[in-house]
Amino acid sequence: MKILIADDDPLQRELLVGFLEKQGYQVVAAADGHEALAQFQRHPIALALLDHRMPGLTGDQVLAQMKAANPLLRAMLITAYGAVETAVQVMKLGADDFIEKPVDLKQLLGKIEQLMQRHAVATDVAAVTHTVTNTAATAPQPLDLIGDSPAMRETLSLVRRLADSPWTVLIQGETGTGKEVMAQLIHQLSPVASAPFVAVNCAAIPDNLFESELFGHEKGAFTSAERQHRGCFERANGGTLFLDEVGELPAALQSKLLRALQEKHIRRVGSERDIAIDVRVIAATNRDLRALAAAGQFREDLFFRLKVLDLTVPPLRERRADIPALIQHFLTRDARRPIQLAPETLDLLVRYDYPGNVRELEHIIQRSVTLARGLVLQPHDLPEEIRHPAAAASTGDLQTQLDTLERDLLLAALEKSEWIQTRAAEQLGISERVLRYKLGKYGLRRPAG
Ligand SMILES: Nc1ncnc2c1ncn2[C@@H]1O[C@H](COP(=O)(O)OP(=O)(O)OP(=O)(O)O)[C@@H](O)[C@H]1O
Repeated sequence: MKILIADDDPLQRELLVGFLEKQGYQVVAAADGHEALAQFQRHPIALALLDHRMPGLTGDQVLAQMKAANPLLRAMLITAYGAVETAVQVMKLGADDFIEKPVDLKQLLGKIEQLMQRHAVATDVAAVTHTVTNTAATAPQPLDLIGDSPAMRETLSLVRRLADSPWTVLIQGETGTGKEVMAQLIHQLSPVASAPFVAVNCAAIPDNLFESELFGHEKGAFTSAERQHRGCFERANGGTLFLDEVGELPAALQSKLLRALQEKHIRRVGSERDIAIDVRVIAATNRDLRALAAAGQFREDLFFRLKVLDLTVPPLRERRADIPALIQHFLTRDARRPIQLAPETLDLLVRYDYPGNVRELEHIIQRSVTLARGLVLQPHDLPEEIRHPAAAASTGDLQTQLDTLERDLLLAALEKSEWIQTRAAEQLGISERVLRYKLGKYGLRRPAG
């Protein structure tokens, strides 16, 4: 795969071509928009580096045509210094990034390496999806997955190997590490990529709707069942069902899920008829499911049935090398204006431990960008816990503090309701099942006597 450079300034063009060839890239050049399109048709292009202002067709016109022909193409615009509004506009058109003139070659190389790596992952996904869906009307969309650290490379290599088989996969990892993103990638790389991917968060379904949500119901099966409903299993038929937070499934449903997986059929609530299903199940949890099984809170046979194959997504603090690329990704994805980072800001962000992992980083960037006063993020634009991690650490990390608070609230509600669980659950506004689960989690028991 090659890099295309389109620039009408011969000096700059030659400089960029020479520089990138020296870095080992294969490069093709064009002197204007029309030639750029001709080169694009002639060569396999992974990344287009387009001057925004060219005679004839401008960079953004060329970009729009190329992206329409190949959505997997990565593109970067070269803009005039300070042309902030133009840059924002071209990013809306689908450019992944931009760089200002005069081009800083070191910065350019960093951006190119990142985009080429994203292109490699996206093409990997698309290569497989193409073979299965080459009759589909729409081109596959790239999955934005950042990660070039050794830990992520290992994870991605395992994902590629897992994807081919039909077995259930159990994805484990702390909250926000990207378990759902991995499940989507497994699906996209699998032979059933053109079939549906249905995701359901088991922690978010009210107790009384669980069975109907998973298996569906017939009209009139219960009071509010005004019409027939197809459950997640049926909707995912032929494809992949992603059961997030599987550790939260109530015991009765665990047995039904196990039966569905073993017998490969389900029955809608209120129906007498079995429906055959052919679904690959991927489950995820941020709990220690083995420990839950050992403690009798999760069916052991279901645990083993789910973890035929398993994948652990490493926490972000164990792959800090990915942090700069993730930041860049979130900045360019959400930017309404082109924001950059002061070196000290990046330094603080790379050092922080992220108990909430990639999701926390994503929120920190969104928040800081919204509140930032200038176009360069300074340390004072970052939240307190990142600027002064030692102060936050002295009272425990965010998760520990939240756990302590939750435990105290549970204890207070239980004492107030004289340890009658129904009453305590009602007072806390949670179901009894969730209350029992939390009592187990914090080892809370009614005091003897
Ligand atoms: N490698 C990655 N590249 C880009 N974005 C990522 C990556 N990993 C995670 N994200 C983003 O981080 C957020 C959290 O990811 P995701 O929902 O997959 O995590 P999770 O482990 O399933 O979380 P939870 O345990 O809370 O269910 C999402 O917005 C996702 O797009």
